[in-house]
Amino acid sequence: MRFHRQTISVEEATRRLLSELERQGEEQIAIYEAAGRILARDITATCDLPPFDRSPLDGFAVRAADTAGASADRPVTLEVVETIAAGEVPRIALGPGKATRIMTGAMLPEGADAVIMFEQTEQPGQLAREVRLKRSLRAGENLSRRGEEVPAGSVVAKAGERINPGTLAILATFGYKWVPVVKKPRIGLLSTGPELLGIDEPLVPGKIRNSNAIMLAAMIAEAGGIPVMLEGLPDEPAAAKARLAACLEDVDMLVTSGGVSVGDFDVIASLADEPDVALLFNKVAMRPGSPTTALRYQNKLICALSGNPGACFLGACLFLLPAVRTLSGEQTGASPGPTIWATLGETYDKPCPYPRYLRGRLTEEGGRLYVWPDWNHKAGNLCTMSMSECFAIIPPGGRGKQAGELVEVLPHAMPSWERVQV
Ligand SMILES: Nc1nc2c(c(=O)[nH]1)N[C@H]1C(S)=C(S)[C@@H](COP(=O)(O)OP(=O)(O)OC[C@H]3O[C@@H](n4cnc5c(N)ncnc54)[C@H](O)[C@@H]3O)O[C@H]1N2
Ligand code: MOO
Ligand SMILES: [Mg+2]
Repeated sequence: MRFHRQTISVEEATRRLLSELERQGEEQIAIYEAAGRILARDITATCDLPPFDRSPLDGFAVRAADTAGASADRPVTLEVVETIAAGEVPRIALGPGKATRIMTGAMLPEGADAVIMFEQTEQPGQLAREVRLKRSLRAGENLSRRGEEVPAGSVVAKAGERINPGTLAILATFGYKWVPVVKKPRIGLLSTGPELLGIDEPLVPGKIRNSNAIMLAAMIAEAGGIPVMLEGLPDEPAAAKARLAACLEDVDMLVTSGGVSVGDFDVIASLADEPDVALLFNKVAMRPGSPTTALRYQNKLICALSGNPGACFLGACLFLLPAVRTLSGEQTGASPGPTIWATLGETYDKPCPYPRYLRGRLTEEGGRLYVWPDWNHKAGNLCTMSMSECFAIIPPGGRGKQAGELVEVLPHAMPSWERVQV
């Protein structure tokens, strides 16, 4: 299994991986903690919105019929019967020839069917028993009718939506102090390789500091999971397997980095031959990261990413994040994100038997979107990762792509995706 691997497409690998996963259960949390969480149920409007007929302006509530023929030259005079601030309930129903001084958001008095703004009356600043209107109104003009935005009972946010500031406003409007959300999945993180040092350890010959773990932890947290840092995977296969089994007990899914290729000490790769471990895949048609692997063990998923930082990052974008979002119940979870098309800024002519995902940046010029791949395309290259906002996907085959050709692009960083959508 280690050397003879069956290559499958990114799409097939994603399908195999996600079909292993189910949404987590739900919990109730206070609205103050809910930003960024995933709704576990549809949210319905608990009242009409607006909940009462109200004025959208500071002005006078009137009966439109009384205003017929009013103009600046021939204003119509109405008697002002009361003043209503937002939050008050009007006491007096409007009869013919009457008006109510009313503020924005205040409840309309019975009988009123139009509102005129202060500026369209004479002496708008003056509190008086009478008001002179400088124009006529149609029935229904300048009113917010009860339920016109949302009738009670309608679905205002759907299960699977990520709660954003707008969702919080909806939840608050309808009185949801407690919000049903999907429990965050706990994602265990294990790095493999005796060459790895902790961040604060001094460098010694042959060793490097572990950069994948903290990168993956941040990606997991951003996708809505709880990263659980685990340590100590031995490189002896039986001991490694026992350690994995222990780690799996405490998490909903495990992510590893490194050890998936064909090296003598690539300990994750050796698991594929174990009778009680199910191999989902161990070779994906993509560069970098073709040895990316997924296994099911102890009824849990192990998403085994390549150790090379660039390959690890791509594998996380393509497989880990959709997996975390699927566990979190996020509606859009199953895909790494929508792709767009952009013009390649510079030629990339290195042939590759698999689609090649080049990290890059996007620019816009004259209404056209350009993608600029990184200057160094080695899989292990990590220093341009922080500046990358997308992957340009170079299709497999002979000649790569020339500058000026259209290529498919997978944005992976939110800011750029928001930017290119406008
Ligand atoms: N004979 C072959 N050798 C390799 C092949 C192949 O097909 N035949 N594939 C190459 C490709 S492509 C990749 S990608 C790597 C995959 O390697 P592994 O996933 O097994 O990862 P490691 O061997 O553990 O490490 C690779 C590289 O990355 C560094 N690394 C590992 N973990 C971390 C970490 N947490 N933080 C930072 N850097 C890390 C590690 O030191 C190595 O330099 O295999 C090729 N070989
Ligand atoms: O798959 Mo590897 O990351 O190309 O070097
Ligand atoms: Mg290796």
